[in-house]
Amino acid sequence: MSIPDFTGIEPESSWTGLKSDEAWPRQPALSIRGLSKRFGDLVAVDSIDLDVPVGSFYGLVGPNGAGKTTTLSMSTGLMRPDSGTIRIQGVDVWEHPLEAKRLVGVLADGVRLFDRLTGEQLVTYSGLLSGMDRPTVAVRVADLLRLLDLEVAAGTLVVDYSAGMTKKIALACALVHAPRLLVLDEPFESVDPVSAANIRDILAGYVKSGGTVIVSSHAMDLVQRMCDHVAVIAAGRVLAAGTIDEVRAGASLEDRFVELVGGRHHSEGPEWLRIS
Ligand SMILES: Nc1ncnc2c1ncn2[C@@H]1O[C@H](COP(=O)(O)OP(=O)(O)OP(=O)(O)O)[C@@H](O)[C@H]1O
Repeated sequence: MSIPDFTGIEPESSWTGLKSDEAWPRQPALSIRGLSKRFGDLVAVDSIDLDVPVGSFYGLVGPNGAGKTTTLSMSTGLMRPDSGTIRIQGVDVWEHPLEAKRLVGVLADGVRLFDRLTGEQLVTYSGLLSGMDRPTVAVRVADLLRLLDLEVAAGTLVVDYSAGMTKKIALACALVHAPRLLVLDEPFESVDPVSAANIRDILAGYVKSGGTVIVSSHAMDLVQRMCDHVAVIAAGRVLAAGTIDEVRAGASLEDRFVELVGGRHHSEGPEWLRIS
């Protein structure tokens, strides 16, 4: 599939007025230091350090409740950390939130969309909010609806979308301003296999052009095939991080994950669940 212009990285930001070198010096796409978050007595994120290189396709994996969504929410300015710093291409997310948010496209898990708009209106609204002119937004919206197989549903209210369609329209909103960094929390959940393959192509083209993707997922084989880097998080801490080959150390990522995280029960289930 050919990747349209909206995924291309502009050499100069017309709306920040900064030349590329000034706007995006060679720093990690995302740099996290000492990041922590508590909910009451629960330490959800426990002093995490992580660097995501520019141009990487970075997987974030971990068991349920590991702290992935909390980490990504704090990293994209959606949730205030208790402590720690987060920089997107050198811009401190919590000191300069507007500047940082221009650099990032976010597909958040469980965040409500303006679902009384149609899909087309919602993506258009996202594009206009990021400061693009109407004709540019219109071209990008048409491209995204076509690429994500949402053309037929373009005029349907988002509240009437299926789970997978909602995921795809939220992804379109994250992509429309061609951000430098894409942070996608479980982007393939509920998405059909054909659409998932199309999305993977779009993301691969985006990374090839210099963009950076961070994706949280429970699908180990997908992360192993799709990503070039991975971090394994459990109980709010980073257990391993690096290139896929470094982290899996000769094993499959899934086996390495189980080894690092533990928790396999090796049980065939309770007696009362046996039918005969
Ligand atoms: N708003 C909140 N209030 C209280 N506890 C929370 C809140 N958000 C998350 N938690 C808790 O923080 C921990 C980390 O949750 P988080 O959603 O970050 O995990 P996760 O790795 O994304 O999990 P999953 O893979 O199941 O989506 C969990 O124990 C969760 O119950």
